Parts: sequence; structure tokens; C-alpha cells
Amino acid sequence: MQAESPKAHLLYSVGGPRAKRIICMKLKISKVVVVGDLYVGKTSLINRFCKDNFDRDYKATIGVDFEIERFEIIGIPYNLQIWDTAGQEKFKCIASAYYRGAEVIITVFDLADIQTLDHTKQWLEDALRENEPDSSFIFLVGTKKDLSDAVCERTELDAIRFANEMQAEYWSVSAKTGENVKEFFSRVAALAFEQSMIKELEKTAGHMAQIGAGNLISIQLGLLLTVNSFCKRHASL
Ligand SMILES: Nc1nc2c(ncn2[C@@H]2O[C@H](COP(=O)(O)OP(=O)(O)OP(=O)(O)O)[C@@H](O)[C@H]2O)c(=O)[nH]1
Repeated sequence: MQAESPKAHLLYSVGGPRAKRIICMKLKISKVVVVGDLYVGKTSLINRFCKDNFDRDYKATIGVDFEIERFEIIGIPYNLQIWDTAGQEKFKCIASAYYRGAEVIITVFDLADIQTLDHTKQWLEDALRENEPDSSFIFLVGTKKDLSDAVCERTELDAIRFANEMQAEYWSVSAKTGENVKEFFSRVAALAFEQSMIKELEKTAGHMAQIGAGNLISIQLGLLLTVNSFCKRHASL
């Protein structure tokens, strides 16, 4: 299975009547890869977000699967391509072929099963190996928050420590109740979008320098401040 990364061209109008500029932006889909042990709830997390449903029955992912979710951030259409990978050892080889080019890596563990947290380092290492250094945002996500008890709370303390070591952002969610799921993916989308805008603006900078670099800097700042405030709004939810 191979998903194309369709590219959208966007005409973006900035500036007041005096300094009207039209920027032509190429907005691509950002790739998100979800990894972790079998049965931790990767498929359930994605299904809760993309389809708003929850299935109590376990159906193992065979190899990989993906969903595309559409967002609109500061009025700009934007897509996330979310890759669900199999946690079973026998499919690891197939799944790892899809790690490349991930703008976001989501490493998932089960809050009720500390072993799955111990394995996250290996999952992350495998995913990072297929990507350029420092090219991906990393998230550590504890699932099944609805089952939370004293053991889960201790696991969560370890998870926060792990997240710091991995330079990851930590979230705990429940696909069953939906707790934190939308907020989490909004944060993922906001960070990936911001990164995509920065890359696009950096590319545009070369062309724009010939017609007025000063305007471009103010356009960049304006857009990035807006995106940053979007990120902060969603992070504080
Ligand atoms: N109570 C509870 N159960 C959950 C939650 N998320 C997933 N489950 C259950 O955990 C089991 C495994 O969930 P999956 O989403 O299939 O796990 P997976 O990580 O995709 O598994 P693989 O495809 O084998 O890698 C299923 O029976 C789900 O119903 C949750 O938030 N709360």
C-alpha cells in the first residue's frame, strides 16, 4: 500500500490595501506514524479521533493502515495522514517500511501495562532510524486512561520521565471515553502545520527576496504568531 502525498496550492492574501501581497503556498499533507506494542490501543485511538467510535473487540492490525484527517487552521485547509502500524512482532518488518518521512512519531503504551512503556524506547529508536535527525515531533501517549488506578498513576510518573528523556511531549488519553483525544490530535496538527508553514516560507524566501524581503519577514512573523497562539490555545485545553 502506498499513499501519495497530494499537494495543495493555496493563494494566501496578506497585508492591508497598501501592501497587498499574494503568496502561493504549496501545502502538503503531514505524515504521522503511530507505533507501539500490540493491544496498547493504537487503532482505537485513531478510530476515536477519525470516526468517533470505539470497538471493545480486539482486531489486530495486519501490517499498516492509514486515515486522512482534514483540518482548517487559521482558515487554511490542512491534512494529516495518520499511519496505524501493527504492534505484532511478525508484522514489524512490513510496518517499519512506512516509518520514513514521518513529521510526527506517536509512541503509544498502555497505562495499565508498564511493560509496554518499557518497550516505547525501542519503538521510537526504530522509527527515528528511518528519519532524518531532528525532523520529527515526538509524542509519548498513555492509553486506557479510563482504567486509571494507583498502578497507572505510578506508571504515569515513569512515563513523564521517559518523555523528558525522549524529548517527547506526554499525553494520557482514553479512546473508550474520548478523554483528551481531540485535544491531543489538535496539538499534533498545530505543531505539524507550523512546521509545514516554516518549511514553505523558507522555500518562498528565496523567490521573495528579489521583490522585497522586508514584507516577507512581517508576513512570516504574522503567520507564525497566529499559528503559535493556536498551538498554545490547544495545549492549554
Ligand atoms: N478500556 C479501554 N480499552 C481500550 C482503550 N483503547 C483500546 N482499548 C481496547 O484494547 C484492545 C486493543 O486495542 P487496539 O486499538 O486494537 O490495539 P492496537 O495497539 O491497535 O493493536 P495492534 O493492531 O495489534 O497493534 C481492544 O480490545 C480495545 O477495545 C481505552 O481507551 N480504554
